[in-house]
Amino acid sequence: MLDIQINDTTLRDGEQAAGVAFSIEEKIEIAKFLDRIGVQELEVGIPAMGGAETEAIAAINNLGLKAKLLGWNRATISDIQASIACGLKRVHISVPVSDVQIGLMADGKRETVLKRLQESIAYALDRGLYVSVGGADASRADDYFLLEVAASAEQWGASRFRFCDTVGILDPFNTYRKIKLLVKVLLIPVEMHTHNDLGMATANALAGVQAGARSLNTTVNGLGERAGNAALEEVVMALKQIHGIDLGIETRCFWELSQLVAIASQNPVPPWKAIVGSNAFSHESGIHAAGVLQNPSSYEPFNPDEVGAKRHLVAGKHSGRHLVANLLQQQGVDLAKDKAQSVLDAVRQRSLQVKRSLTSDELLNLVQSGRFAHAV
Ligand SMILES: CC(=O)SCCNC(=O)CCNC(=O)[C@H](O)C(C)(C)COP(=O)(O)OP(=O)(O)OC[C@H]1O[C@@H](n2cnc3c(N)ncnc32)[C@H](O)[C@@H]1OP(=O)(O)O
Ligand SMILES: O=C(O)CCC(=O)C(=O)O
Repeated sequence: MLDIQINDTTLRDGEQAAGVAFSIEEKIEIAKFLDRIGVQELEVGIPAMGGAETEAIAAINNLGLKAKLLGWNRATISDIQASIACGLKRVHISVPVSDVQIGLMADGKRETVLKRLQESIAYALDRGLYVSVGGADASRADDYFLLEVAASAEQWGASRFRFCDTVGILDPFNTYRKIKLLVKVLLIPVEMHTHNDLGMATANALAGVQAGARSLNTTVNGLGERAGNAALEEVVMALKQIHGIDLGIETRCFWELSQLVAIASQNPVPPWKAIVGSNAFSHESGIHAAGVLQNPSSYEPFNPDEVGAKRHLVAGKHSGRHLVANLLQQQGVDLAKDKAQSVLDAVRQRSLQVKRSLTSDELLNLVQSGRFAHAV
């Protein structure tokens, strides 16, 4: 098996989503859940924020979790001191690497970036910390400067380099090319941090793996800045389904985990969300449902059990006779063959009126009130 791991950042980049503020208890509960299902590393927050954030990080650090815990830092000594004060043994140090960000955060000087990075890595290493370095906005950086930062970080003692597609502008093809270059130059592992602004976060994370990246920064439900990050559940299931790579994470808990984060973040999961959306294993259309009734694999990529989800068959505007008959049969009603089309017409009409699929009670009432069927 390839040595690939997840470094989940729900508690850092996930919480940076506008409007999200986890309580200390919620942060602890999410950290425990991620640890319990076997996520190997957690980016638990930003110690430099102080207050409740440091309290939560210190509390998570005291839980004695199996997962490695990482704090996010700017390239400043005071940020690293804040991480140490939380008891963390691993620090992630971020530096801007694109000219647009260097202009805003480092006086427009690449030398300033390198100088701050060298000083903060040295400070952290002197205190016995594991150091990961992040190239913020790496996807828009000059390729040569990016390589210089990454190679310097390695030379100065960093143990991993994070490639950030900070504003989510890459596609899998150029991601692959950029990561291949980095992997060629570095001995330390490369981590992918991909944003979903163009809907490519998961695909780009996987392209990174193809090119040799060995760590993946994800968030539950894809929560995160703007359009979010690569979703933990998508990355893990895609690696498993497409590449046969099992990261040893208990995927049967994904649905429950997704609900936990949806509630804590007050960001409901869209029904169409891959893996954990309520429609991810729902079938209403006649042809699909008829297929699934005979063989679920006809219209499902894998069994919903694998991610702790349930299959739902519902009657609605697009349903057909096989599905409606099956749903009624489950309620003890045998649909007469010569009435099937009229029932279907009634289902469509009702579904159009209520603009959704029908509940099983609604379906039953419709049939019974219309005398389309007789009980078995
Ligand atoms: C791409 C990312 O996701 S990066 C992570 C972003 N996350 C967050 O911003 C959430 C947490 N942030 C915070 O709580 C606050 O912004 C703090 C505590 C970090 C800093 O707060 P403030 O001191 O009020 O500064 P503010 O947020 O307005 O500005 C950021 C400062 O950090 C500096 N900075 C930003 N990135 C870096 C870096 N990688 N290395 C060094 N300095 C940096 C900026 O230049 C600016 O410095 P200035 O005050 O000298 O102009
Ligand atoms: O870790 C870093 O360097 C920056 C991470 C980040 O959140 C981003 O670039 O989007």
